[in-house]
Amino acid sequence: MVSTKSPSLVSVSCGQTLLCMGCVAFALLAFLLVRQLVKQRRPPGFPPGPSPIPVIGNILSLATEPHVFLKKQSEFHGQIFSLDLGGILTVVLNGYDCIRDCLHHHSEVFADRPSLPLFKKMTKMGGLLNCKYGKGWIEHRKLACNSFHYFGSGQWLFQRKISEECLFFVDAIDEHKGRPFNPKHYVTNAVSNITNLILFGQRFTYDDHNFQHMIEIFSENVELAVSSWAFLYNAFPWLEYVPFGKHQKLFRNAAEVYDFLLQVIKRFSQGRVPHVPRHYVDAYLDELEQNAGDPSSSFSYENLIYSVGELIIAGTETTTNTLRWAMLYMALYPNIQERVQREIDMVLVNGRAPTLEDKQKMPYVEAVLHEVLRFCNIVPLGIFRATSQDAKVKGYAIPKGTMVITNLYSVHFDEKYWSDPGVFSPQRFLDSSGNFVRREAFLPFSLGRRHCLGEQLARMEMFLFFTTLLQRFHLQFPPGSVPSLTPKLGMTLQPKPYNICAVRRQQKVPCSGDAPNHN
Ligand code: HEM
Repeated sequence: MVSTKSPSLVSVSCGQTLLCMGCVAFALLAFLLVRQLVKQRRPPGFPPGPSPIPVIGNILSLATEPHVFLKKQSEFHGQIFSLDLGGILTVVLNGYDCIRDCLHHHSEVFADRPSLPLFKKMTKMGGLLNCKYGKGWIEHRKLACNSFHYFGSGQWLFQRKISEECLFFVDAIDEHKGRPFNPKHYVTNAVSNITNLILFGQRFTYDDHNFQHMIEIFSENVELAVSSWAFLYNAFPWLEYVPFGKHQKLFRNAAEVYDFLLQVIKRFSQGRVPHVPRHYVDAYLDELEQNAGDPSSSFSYENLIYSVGELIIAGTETTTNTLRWAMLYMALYPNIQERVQREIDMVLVNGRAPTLEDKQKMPYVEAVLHEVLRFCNIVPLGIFRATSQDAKVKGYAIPKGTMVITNLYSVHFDEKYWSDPGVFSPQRFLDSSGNFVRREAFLPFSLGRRHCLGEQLARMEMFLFFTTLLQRFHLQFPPGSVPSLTPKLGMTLQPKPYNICAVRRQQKVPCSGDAPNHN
């Protein structure tokens, strides 16, 4: 077919089409830009804060040591100030007085979680830890608390089970015969097994590669969830359609984790007898069945998977990192380690295994663990909160649904409450007679309605694992190596991987025959 139009006419109409398309694209871009700039405007009465860059706001300021940056900003803008995370207006709370006032006195106001696109995509704002404040959260929190009591700390057998895990743990470490090794793998496994006992009634052996892989990619997500990529995704959720980038890794990891958890839940619910729960999963399935006819019930298979995943990771990342920091600081300060061991040897006569009753008699061990929690700031920015209603706090107007960051690091380094906060000194938790003293500005588990659900369990684990370890071993770095003290950043602060030597002490300690075979 021959075109009836002359070539010059064809090129004119082509040019017009291109011009039109260009105008539409330009108008669309201009519209998106104006909409973004409007979203970035602070509403009247909102707390002040650092000036944002157009479009991306203050996102890039959070790329390195965000807790330190935010504390510094509070010196200019006050204890409550605001940030713009690419159109997501955020309030940052700093210092003990301010955080206590907001989370304790306005507990309900600050009890929500932000509806961030990332959380919506990962858990649909269900489960427990990321759940919106309301009926679903109340139902899931109550069930988890009851299960932690019935299958955990409220059961007399439970302490024995933790002690058994302690022996698996020290026996596995003993296999290195004082040679350098990275303790991360053993600590992670041992700690997560305590949560596993409550959730599934079973532990996983230290050579269960599938379980280890699941924990590894889950921890990777904990790190990625506060990366600049994650903030960019929250600000511009259409990035989902960009096929590369760390947000895609997050989604892939999450899908793999949920798949694994589904298989584990199926396996451990086999042989279940309704109303005779053996563990959290059984208790959840009971609730699910009892509420089957109630359309307002939040219990579902999906929420079961989310809540199991959240409990595993919330319990594992935090307690593991605390113990890894504690081991590192014991090797770094041999004089503190020696004093810990003197106290252990004095209380645990003839090398008997520690029990929770011994805690009262070991003020120095308690002081060391508290100082590790303060100094190392395991969850430096808490877990992001949101306002559940319009609020008026310290003269500022904060609308419902505003994202809130609680800078827990600024509590533990608050000069009003701590002298030389940058110095590691367990002594600050002791009085002049050597008795343990509680300190007010100490919030590693946060405060208010959403405070950590596993605090009691974490305290049990930390005490028993730490004393069992230091009772049996002297910790030291391999000759000529001192690991970095700069933390690896993420939702939690963890030490960079390091090697340590655990040299058996000349002490009479329980032998491995006291525990069933491990692995
Ligand atoms: C040293 C150990 C631990 C530390 C430092 C820690 C710290 C925290 C912090 C700071 C929060 C945020 C609370 C908030 O929103 O303000 C939290 C929440 C939470 N923690 Fe822990 N945690 C630890 C151990 C555990 C353990 C062992 C478990 C359970 C096995 C656990 C389960 C949870 C859950 C489920 C939440 C969310 C609570 C909710 O949203 O209602 N944590 N934790």
